[in-house]
Amino acid sequence: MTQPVKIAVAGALGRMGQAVIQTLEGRHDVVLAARFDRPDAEGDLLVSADAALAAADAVIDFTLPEASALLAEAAAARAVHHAHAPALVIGSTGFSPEQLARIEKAAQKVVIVRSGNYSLGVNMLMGLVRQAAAALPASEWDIEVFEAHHKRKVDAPSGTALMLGEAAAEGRGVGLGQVADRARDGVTGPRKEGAIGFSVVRGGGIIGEHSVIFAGESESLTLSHSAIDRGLFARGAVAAAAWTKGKPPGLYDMQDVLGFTR
Ligand SMILES: NC(=O)C1=CN([C@@H]2O[C@H](COP(=O)(O)OP(=O)(O)OC[C@H]3O[C@@H](n4cnc5c(N)ncnc54)[C@H](OP(=O)(O)O)[C@@H]3O)[C@@H](O)[C@H]2O)C=CC1
Ligand SMILES: O=C(O)C1=N[C@H](C(=O)O)C[C@H](O)C1
Repeated sequence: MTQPVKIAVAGALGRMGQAVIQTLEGRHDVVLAARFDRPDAEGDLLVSADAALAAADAVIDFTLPEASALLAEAAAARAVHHAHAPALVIGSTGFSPEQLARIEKAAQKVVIVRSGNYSLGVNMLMGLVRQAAAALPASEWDIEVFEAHHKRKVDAPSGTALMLGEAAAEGRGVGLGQVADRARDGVTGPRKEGAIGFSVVRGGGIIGEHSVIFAGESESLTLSHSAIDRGLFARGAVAAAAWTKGKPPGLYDMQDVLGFTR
């Protein structure tokens, strides 16, 4: 019989950590091996990050950008100094370019899957957005990315909105950094041709709403995704953790896990 994949959960006291733990209940292919949170956190059954890294085949991490970057470095150090280092499935969002570079470096030593959204629907949507952006000329079609989330979310735009913006920019053959318009207030002047705009709503318990609007003069096309419960992301992350088994070190994303071609 195949052994179940042993999973440690980082940020185990958080909304997503709890959703991942719930997803693991009653499964035979994957098993909860350890849970940890901030070093000073108090909670039943919590262990240290080191103990969790030692106990798991894969760590599912929905925490904060700096915590995820440090965890990736700790896993890479384990790969160098110990025979065993687990894979990481990173779901945190709001990374700085410097933090992303540290994760990329750690992925030379360990398997890391990182995605701003582990749902099937959003990963499908990325391909549709790329295709629409490639087909609709920037001189006639303006692209706007909209997202709405619950009032406790701390980063904006969401990781998903940025992924969708990147897919749109890729479709147009440009870098998102060159065309992103992330803040509008006051007398902004007319819209710049080719810009990809972002708008953000925060309120209540909204799980996650994303739309990419292609606005022409006489018609507009909107591609949207709604998350109905956050267990959705947890199930995707657990699928990603199971997928890591036997993979060589490297940086992967949910498109790789789903076998989508780009
Ligand atoms: N990729 C995806 O599909 C999804 C991504 N997310 C992202 O996941 C992240 C977490 O979201 P959510 O669960 O709602 O947030 P929460 O704040 O509910 O949970 C995060 C947890 O991580 C803990 N934490 C903070 N620092 C550390 C550390 N150094 N080591 C271990 N644990 C730590 C927090 O503790 P404390 O509260 O004390 O700070 C908290 O318990 C966000 O970045 C969010 O955007 C969310 C949903 C889906
Ligand atoms: O913080 C959240 O809740 C979510 N964060 C992710 C993001 O930033 O895109 C994914 C999802 O939309 C929920």
